[in-house]
Amino acid sequence: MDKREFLNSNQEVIKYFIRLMHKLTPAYLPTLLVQSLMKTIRPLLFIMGPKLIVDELMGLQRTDRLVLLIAIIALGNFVVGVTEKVLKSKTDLLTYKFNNAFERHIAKKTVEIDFENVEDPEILNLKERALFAVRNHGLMYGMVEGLSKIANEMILIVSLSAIIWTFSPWVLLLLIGVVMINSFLFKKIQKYYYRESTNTVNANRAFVYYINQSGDQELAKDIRLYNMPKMIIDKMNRVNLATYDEYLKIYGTISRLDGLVSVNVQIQTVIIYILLAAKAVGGTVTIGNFMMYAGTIGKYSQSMNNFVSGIIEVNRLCRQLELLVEYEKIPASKDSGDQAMPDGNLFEIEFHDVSFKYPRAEDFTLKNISVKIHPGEKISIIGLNGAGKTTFVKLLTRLYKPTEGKITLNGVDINDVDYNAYMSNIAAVFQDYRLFGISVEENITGKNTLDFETGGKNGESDDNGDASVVSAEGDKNAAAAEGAEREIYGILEKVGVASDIAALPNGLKTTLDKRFDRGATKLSGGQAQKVAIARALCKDAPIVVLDEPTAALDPIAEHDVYCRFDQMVQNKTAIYISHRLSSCRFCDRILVFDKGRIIEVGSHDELIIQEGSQYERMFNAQATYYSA
Ligand SMILES: Nc1ncnc2c1ncn2[C@@H]1O[C@H](COP(=O)(O)OP(=O)(O)OP(=O)(O)O)[C@@H](O)[C@H]1O
Repeated sequence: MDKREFLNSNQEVIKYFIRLMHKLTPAYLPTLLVQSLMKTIRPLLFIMGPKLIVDELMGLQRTDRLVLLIAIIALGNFVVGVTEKVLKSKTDLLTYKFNNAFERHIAKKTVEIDFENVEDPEILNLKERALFAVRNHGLMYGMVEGLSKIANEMILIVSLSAIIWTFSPWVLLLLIGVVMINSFLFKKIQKYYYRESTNTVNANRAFVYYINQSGDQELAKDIRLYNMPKMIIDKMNRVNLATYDEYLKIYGTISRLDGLVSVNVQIQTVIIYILLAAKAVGGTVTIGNFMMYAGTIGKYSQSMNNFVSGIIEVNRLCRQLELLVEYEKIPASKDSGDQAMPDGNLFEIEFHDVSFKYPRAEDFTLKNISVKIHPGEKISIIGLNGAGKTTFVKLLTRLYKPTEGKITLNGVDINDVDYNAYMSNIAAVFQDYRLFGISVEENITGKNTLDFETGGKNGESDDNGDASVVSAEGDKNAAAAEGAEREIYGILEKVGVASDIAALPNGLKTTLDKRFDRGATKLSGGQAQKVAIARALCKDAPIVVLDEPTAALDPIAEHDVYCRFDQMVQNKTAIYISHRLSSCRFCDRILVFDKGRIIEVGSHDELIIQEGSQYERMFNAQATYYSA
């Protein structure tokens, strides 16, 4: 990066930072500016005040003048002191608010980025490096401090330089010389800090991964059953050992450079004091001026070092914040496509010679898929493990884009359609679906109906998480809530889990994670799967995708779902992936996948009579167990 590019990128980063601060916590920046102004006033008060008093004591000794001076200094000190304290508690609170708002901002960004980026190691690395700096090095607060430090030290330096000039221009030059040597050392120190964050990023990511795995509820059983704790702790230990040497090297060098900076400052202070003492002894400097110069010179070198370290610090932080700016630029799914949804409630879906390769994969997972799904049709997709069935629906649900070819909805490329509009027209239950540790109702509707820890209260918070906007329209809301509950129970009835949910301690309001709520419950695998199907049906989208929806259901529950399938997806286009081939009987057409291609298409009756077809072989292989 050449110098101009570097400066431009610093400008971009600082602009981003200031805009973000203003957006997330508007009061933060003005409060910090006032605080930094206060920090400038106090040293000037302490340098000029004593000089004026001593001059008066050594000169005319006017009592009224002395009283006035002492009163001004005391009052000034009082006002600055009180204001500083008030501002400090205000900025502490604002820092807390800003940090929380920032975490929400990043969480929002993370859930909005294109799905295919979510598992991209480069993106994960970028995110990790950006967030590591923010969390472990107090990047945001460091930036705030760095910028306000630069501002207030600049004002101070100009005032102090004028005072030193009147003592000796040579002393001013000496001070500037030492500051330049120290800036060089500071720069080196910052480079080592940067090296620390980049060289240890992979190890830190692995460490955090193991911490999360050890506390993961989903893994808790396997960890215990397969004696994994020792292995996990050992892995964490190895990661620590790998980073320990690097930390040792980096921090050893940093402390040596820091020591050199202090030695320079001490040498400079000794030289200046000798000069000052010589002038005082020679009688060319009054006692009042001696005190003022001594104070000014001490403060000057401190301010200069602060100023330079502020600039270097902000530069360093800009390099790290740059990662965050880059992360923010990763495309968000919600921004893709700007066309309206095609008219109507039922759509014709068509795959036009679609081929697909997972990001960074070498081989195609889907090859030349061409198929038309008619409005309202019920399609069953079958095939061996790894044939590409789930990938097919991942493309339809816009988690990935086709590498070649396109998918259309009534002739319109689905990736040109407004993302949110498209997503509200498609509902899917994947094999690896998850329910959140929130209430059953919230899981199904995707709407916030319980406040944290208060339970049972309707409320929505604004984007900044500031206020809980609790609706005042009591009765009307209660009636609406009752209606919504009835509707949800209707859907739960369809999937055969209504009575189980009604029997929970708080019915629909029961939460599904005991970490936050002792009254929480854990649903069985089958109950959870039914709730996941209910979530998809509640969306009332015209296209429904069910990927292995009965895998966790007992035979009776599975039979129940089969019997109610028509009722569940009435007036919808449905795609049903299953290894239980009896499910193919209630679908209009079957697509048989093999090694990324569609090899057979037809109804059950058509395919079963094709002797030697994949479908016939699979169906009969499964049927033998039932007919024995
Ligand atoms: N995120 C991914 N990144 C890279 N490859 C993937 C990814 N997801 C799936 N694959 C690969 O794509 C191929 C097809 O997987 P897919 O899940 O679509 O198969 P499937 O037919 O649904 O299998 P199953 O019956 O086992 O569920 C597999 O070889 C799999 O390893």
